[in-house]
This record gives sequence, structure tokens and C-alpha cells, in this order.
Amino acid sequence: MSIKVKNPKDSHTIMNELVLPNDTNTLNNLMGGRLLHWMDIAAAISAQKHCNRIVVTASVDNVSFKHPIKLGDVITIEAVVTRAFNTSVEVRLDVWAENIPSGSRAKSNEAYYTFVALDQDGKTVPVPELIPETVEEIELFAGALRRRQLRLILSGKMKADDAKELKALFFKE
Ligand SMILES: CCCCCCCCCCCCCCCC(=O)SCCNC(=O)CCNC(=O)[C@H](O)C(C)(C)COP(=O)(O)OP(=O)(O)OC[C@H]1O[C@@H](n2cnc3c(N)ncnc32)[C@H](O)[C@@H]1OP(=O)(O)O
Repeated sequence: MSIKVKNPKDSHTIMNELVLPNDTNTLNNLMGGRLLHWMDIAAAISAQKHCNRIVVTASVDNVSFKHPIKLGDVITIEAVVTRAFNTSVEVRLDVWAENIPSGSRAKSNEAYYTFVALDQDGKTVPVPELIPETVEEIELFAGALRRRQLRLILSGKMKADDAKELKALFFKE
């Protein structure tokens, strides 16, 4: 079966959530774990749109919480596949928190998740190629290779010596 080539817009996903009392801590702030869960779902939807397969989360890169998100805020999570490798894809997530009554809206998080496509037997399967189109998509595509090398080194799946593009950032020949 031939694998269709896809563009980032094919995986673009927007998910909204309303922060309810059960999502918050005693300071009425959204709990980090709840946000990570919502981000995982949005990223998985995006990865599935690219792969048209069952996908599993292989890794989550550094996620920092810039400021608290409050009870009653509306969360918008935007997800898009930045690069496809062999059986895995990198998904970028941008998160905004909006207080509708006051009209304030602020970016709260950015993150990269990696998903691996599996068949019905749980075996890894190749994913469609991704061709970036816009300047921003091309930049994210280029950076994805270095981010992949870093996360594979950190997870013990790649030797630092093999991370040519990542090393080039630090050592000029
Ligand atoms: C019955 C059906 C029901 C359907 C229902 C439908 C509903 C569907 C909705 C789903 C919506 C919710 C979706 C939530 C998604 C989860 O939360 S899934 C649950 C949490 N995740 C897991 O359980 C995954 C557990 N881990 C694994 O299964 C295996 O480690 C993996 C990820 C498949 C990788 O297996 P492996 O043997 O290490 O495979 P390996 O051949 O070495 O590597 C395969 C690829 O993984 C990459 N990889 C491996 N480790 C890493 C790492 N640490 N970092 C980055 N990449 C890595 C490799 O680089 C490689 O990529 P490519 O070079 O091929 O592109």
C-alpha cells in the first residue's frame, strides 16, 4: 500500500476545554497533570490525522507552566505534526488560556510530544512523509531533527556521537 504524503495543515487540531472545579487545586488553579492529559489527547488526535493509525505517546519533552490557569478559564490547545520520521511523528503544542468575561488571553505553554504509529497487533508501522509548506513549518521541520536527537540521547536510544545535526549547534568545524 503506498503511503500518502501529507502537509502540516492535514494534522492541524484545535481543542477547547473549560477549567471546572474538579480540574483545580486548592488555589483554584488548573492542575498541571490535567493540562498534560488534555495536551496528550490533542496531540494524539493530530498524530492520528497524519498517520491514519493507532498512535501511542512515546515521549513528552520539557513542559513549563508560565503562569497559573484559573478556574473558569477556557483553554485552547493547538496541535500540529512538525515532522514525520520512520514510524514516529513529532507534534508541537501551543496552549492559551482565556478569561472570557474580562477578555484576557495569554499563551501558557508550548511543548513537543512524540507518537509512534502501531498496527492492530501493536507492531510499529511506517508513517506518511510530511512536507512543510510555510516558512514557520520549514523552521519547525528543521528543528525537529535536533529535538529528536536530543530526546533519543536522553532516553538512552542514541549515542551522542551519532547526533550530527545537534552537535553542529555547539561545535563549529
Ligand atoms: C484496539 C484499538 C483501540 C483504538 C482506540 C481508539 C482511540 C484512540 C485514541 C487515542 C487517544 C489517546 C492517545 C493517548 C496515547 C497514549 O497515552 S498511549 C499510552 C502511553 N504510551 C505507551 O503506552 C507507549 C509504550 N511504549 C511503547 O509501546 C514502545 O516503547 C514504542 C513507543 C512503541 C517504541 O517501541 P520500541 O520498541 O522502542 O520501538 P523502536 O523500533 O525502537 O522505535 C520505534 C520508534 O519510536 C521512537 N522512539 C522510541 N522511544 C522513543 C522516545 N523515548 N522518544 C521519542 N521517540 C522514541 C523511535 O525513534 C522510533 O521512531 P522512528 O525512527 O521509527 O521514527
